[in-house]
Amino acid sequence: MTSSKKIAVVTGASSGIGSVYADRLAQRGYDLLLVARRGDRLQNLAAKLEQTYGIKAETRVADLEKETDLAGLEAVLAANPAISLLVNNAGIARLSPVTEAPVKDSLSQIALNITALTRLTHAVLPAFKARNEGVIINIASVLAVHAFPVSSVYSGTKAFVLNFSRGLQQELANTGIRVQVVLPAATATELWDTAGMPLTAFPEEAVMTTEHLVDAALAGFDQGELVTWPSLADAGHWDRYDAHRSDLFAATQTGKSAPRLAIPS
Ligand SMILES: NC(=O)C1=CN([C@@H]2O[C@H](COP(=O)(O)OP(=O)(O)OC[C@H]3O[C@@H](n4cnc5c(N)ncnc54)[C@H](OP(=O)(O)O)[C@@H]3O)[C@@H](O)[C@H]2O)C=CC1
Ligand SMILES: CC(=O)[C@H](N)C(=O)O
Repeated sequence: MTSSKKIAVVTGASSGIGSVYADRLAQRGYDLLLVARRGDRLQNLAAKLEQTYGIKAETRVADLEKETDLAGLEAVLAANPAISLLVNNAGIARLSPVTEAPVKDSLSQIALNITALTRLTHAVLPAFKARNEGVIINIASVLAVHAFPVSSVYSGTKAFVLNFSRGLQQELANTGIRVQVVLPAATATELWDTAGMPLTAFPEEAVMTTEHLVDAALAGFDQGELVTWPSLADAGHWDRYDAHRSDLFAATQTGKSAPRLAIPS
């Protein structure tokens, strides 16, 4: 893709949250590289966004669980200096007790939610560092900090996204590269068609629309938030949680057994 403008890459742009990110980033003037498996959907969206916003949108069909497709996309991201923003959005949920789920479901979630996100981040970072500029938006989930009996693996993958992003933010703190992690609660998307539990399991008032979700996440980005909880009214919840987490970590640095665990002599 040749472009005089900045290019935003959105993985999982063929539906749900990713398709709204594509729309909003096009509205902000970015050219786009849209990635997913369903090429027809990507092409329809690209054509619509080109017409609506006068930007250039290319598509790339890729199954990010597959080595050849992932390696191909890594090469594209590493080679194109116009790429300045990556939304690591593609993800799946397979909500089921581990004892009842085939191991391939666990591995699929790990491959897409963790491995692909990590590799694509590695792919863009050298050029971002060389230019001292770039944006990475990682889509985690409120389940990054909460596990249900059916979400062991999914919650684990999203906890990875949160901690990976938090570490990167510290690593890149003195650079021009920004990493935002977004933690959506239940959002009305096709994810629920294959998640193993229906969206109707949530009370209607607990479910966000994709438009509200992405607009709130981008408002958080514009306000300089590094960790954005789009549905959380009181941001102080996160500040208190994070301060407590930090205190907990510091309190573990004692070098000796906790008195309650000490073996009586
Ligand atoms: N919906 C919700 O309640 C919440 C969602 N999230 C997260 O939001 C992100 C987006 O999900 P959401 O919009 O809800 O779900 P959707 O199912 O609507 O979108 C998922 C996107 O990922 C793509 N995708 C799935 N598998 C692959 C694959 N193997 N290779 C490449 N692309 C793939 C899909 O496209 P295609 O099938 O064409 O490949 C689709 O574009 C995910 O990371 C999810 O975990 C977080 C919290 C809540
Ligand atoms: C699937 C999700 O990540 C969602 N945040 C949920 O609340 O279940």
